[in-house]
Amino acid sequence: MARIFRAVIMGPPGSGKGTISERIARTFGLQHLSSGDFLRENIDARTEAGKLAKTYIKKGLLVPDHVMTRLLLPRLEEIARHSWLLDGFPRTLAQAQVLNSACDLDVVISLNVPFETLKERLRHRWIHPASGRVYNLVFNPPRVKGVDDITGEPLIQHEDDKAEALVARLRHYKDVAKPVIDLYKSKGILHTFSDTDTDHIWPHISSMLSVKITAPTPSAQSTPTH
Ligand SMILES: Nc1ncnc2c1ncn2[C@@H]1O[C@H](COP(=O)(O)OP(=O)(O)OP(=O)(O)O)[C@@H](O)[C@H]1O
Ligand SMILES: Nc1nc2c(ncn2[C@@H]2O[C@H](COP(=O)(O)OP(=O)(O)O)[C@@H](O)[C@H]2O)c(=O)[nH]1
Repeated sequence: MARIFRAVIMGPPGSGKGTISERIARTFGLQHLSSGDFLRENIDARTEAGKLAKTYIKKGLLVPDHVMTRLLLPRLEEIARHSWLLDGFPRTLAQAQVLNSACDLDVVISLNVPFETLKERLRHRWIHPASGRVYNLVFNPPRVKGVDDITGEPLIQHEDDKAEALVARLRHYKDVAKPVIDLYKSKGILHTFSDTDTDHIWPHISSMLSVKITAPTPSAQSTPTH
């Protein structure tokens, strides 16, 4: 039986987490769980956690750790028999610690993209709010300007994707993510990829995952063969 593989992808806003997650899910069959999309589903379904989360997101704040973990951990249990990739969670050290006590991660991918590139990308980011599909007017434009390829519904731009808000968002990301990155570094599972282009980063991520996903489990490796 194929073993279960668990991965996390981290990176500042606009670093390509959504774009790369989609490629990983398609190439390696991992289930992609985006915290932002999952929150939006809960908001749309008017669940208790969704209603609570909305009050924070509206103000541009992070959703409190206990709300996030209460929401995400049961979802991870539901897909426990499947290999998965988490995008957007954990975001804080407290979330990482809770995740740590729930499961062992195989790999953490950290995307390192220069600030000027992030700014430029987010300026051109358009979203289909219902599905979370992401477009970029330069990199992957919709077939018809301003509308989603699949549903034909209008695309929107996030308020906080505007350049003025981005400096603060990025600084906040760095402060909050640093201890999480340090934790994964100390566990020896952090893989950092630095470039200005997703298409340059992707082959490196793809070959790293090809090796890791087909590798025997650490316990199997240490089992004597004779
Ligand atoms: N792990 C998390 N912890 C706390 N809040 C979260 C978490 N994940 C998502 N959120 C909340 O949901 C909102 C939307 O998340 P989402 O990841 O879609 O977009 P984002 O924060 O703009 O980042 P990015 O541009 O990197 O995708 C966030 O701004 C935040 O308020
Ligand atoms: N120009 C350019 N845009 C990209 C590249 N990779 C992703 N994008 C776009 O940049 C924006 C941010 O990417 P996204 O995957 O949403 O990043 P996330 O915020 O980390 O999830 C989106 O509009 C993407 O389509 C790239 O290599 N070059």
